[in-house]
Amino acid sequence: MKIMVTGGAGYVGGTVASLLLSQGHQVTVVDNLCHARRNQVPNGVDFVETDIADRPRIEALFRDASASGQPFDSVLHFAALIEAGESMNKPEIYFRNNTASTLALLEAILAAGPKRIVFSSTAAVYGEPETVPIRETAALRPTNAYGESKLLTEHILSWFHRIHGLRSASLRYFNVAGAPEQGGPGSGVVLRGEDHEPESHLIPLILDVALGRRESIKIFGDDYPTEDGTCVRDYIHVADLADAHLLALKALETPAAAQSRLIYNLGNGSGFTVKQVIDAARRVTGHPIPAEIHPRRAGDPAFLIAASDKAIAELGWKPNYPDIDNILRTAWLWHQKRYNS
Ligand SMILES: NC(=O)c1ccc[n+]([C@@H]2O[C@H](COP(=O)([O-])OP(=O)(O)OC[C@H]3O[C@@H](n4cnc5c(N)ncnc54)[C@H](O)[C@@H]3O)[C@@H](O)[C@H]2O)c1
Ligand SMILES: O=c1ccn([C@@H]2O[C@H](COP(=O)(O)OP(=O)(O)O[C@H]3O[C@H](CO)[C@@H](O)[C@H](O)[C@H]3O)[C@@H](O)[C@H]2O)c(=O)[nH]1
Repeated sequence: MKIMVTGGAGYVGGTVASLLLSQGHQVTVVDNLCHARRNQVPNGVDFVETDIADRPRIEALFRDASASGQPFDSVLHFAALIEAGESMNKPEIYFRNNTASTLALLEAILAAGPKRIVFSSTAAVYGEPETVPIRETAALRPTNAYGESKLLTEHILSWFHRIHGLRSASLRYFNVAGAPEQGGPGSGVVLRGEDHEPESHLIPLILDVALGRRESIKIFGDDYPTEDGTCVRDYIHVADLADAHLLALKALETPAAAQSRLIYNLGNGSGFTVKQVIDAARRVTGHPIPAEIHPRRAGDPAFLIAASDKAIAELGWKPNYPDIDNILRTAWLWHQKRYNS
């Protein structure tokens, strides 16, 4: 297949683009490099440096591909701003970049592109859940502007499916972590890991402390109604997430995808507090990792834990990294390779 990957210079998009290439697909990465570096674009893809909101440019890519007899089969849409905390200080850039710019991309798709899209949605669309694990049918009440910007996009996709027949799969990822291993789980040779520009995510920041790049990790709030007072998240390995994208692409070809939009949670179904993640990193790295308690970060729900039974049953998805220590092991291997070589 010929696939457009927006945000393919980023952590998750880059991992999925590499997997697609390894399976013989043709990949065009569209990224404006607002949160990535040029050297993070996977080798072997066609790279177009542009904003997804540049509708004429994106439409031209679709039209040129069709004219050359090799039209795009689908779009995997990862490009977004991704920090829940930042979105509570600057909501406008989240609605602009994640919602309005995605609308421009979708308009280009309707005008000239393939009628199939896999959308990177998020657990943040749920907000604070009434019960965990969270099913896809749970109430959608985001507690941060980032989650709302993604939920609005899901609503647009629903209307475009209903009115224009645009097939879409919304994959609601929980907290993505780890580095893919070349040769499969346990091989120990890691490819690109979690590396955001700038870094704000818990696991790479903890590993920075273990490497001596930071003095301590800040814990944002220890007064949540959880077992140790810190926020609970469900961590999913990026390689397992990448597998789910290939399965979603297949599912978009089935009659079910013509009937209704596909929506799947992707997580491991186990929650870990921030303190438990730090403890796991201490076990994996052998470093004491000093931690300091700071005030809560605005917009953080206390609990996010996925029920992913639907993806397992309907897509045939099978996560290979259910264990947090194993996820951290791959993250740690990559983090050392990234900064020590
Ligand atoms: N990392 C997670 O834990 C997580 C969890 C849930 C959902 N997601 C979603 O997954 C997707 C990928 O996340 P990631 O962790 O790889 O983030 P990332 O920041 O590494 O990658 C995002 C990429 O999109 C690009 N980009 C942003 N806006 C753009 C625009 N307007 N035009 C073109 N390119 C643009 C950035 O330059 C970057 O390369 C995002 O949509 C995010 O919301 C991530
Ligand atoms: O220095 C830090 C960084 C984070 N945290 C906490 O650690 C948890 C995880 O935070 P982080 O790694 O920033 O991820 P989330 O804010 O949970 O968001 C991630 O996971 C969401 C899905 O659950 C996605 O939608 C987002 O894109 C992705 O950034 C949260 O409770 C944070 O408050 C800290 O205590 N200290």
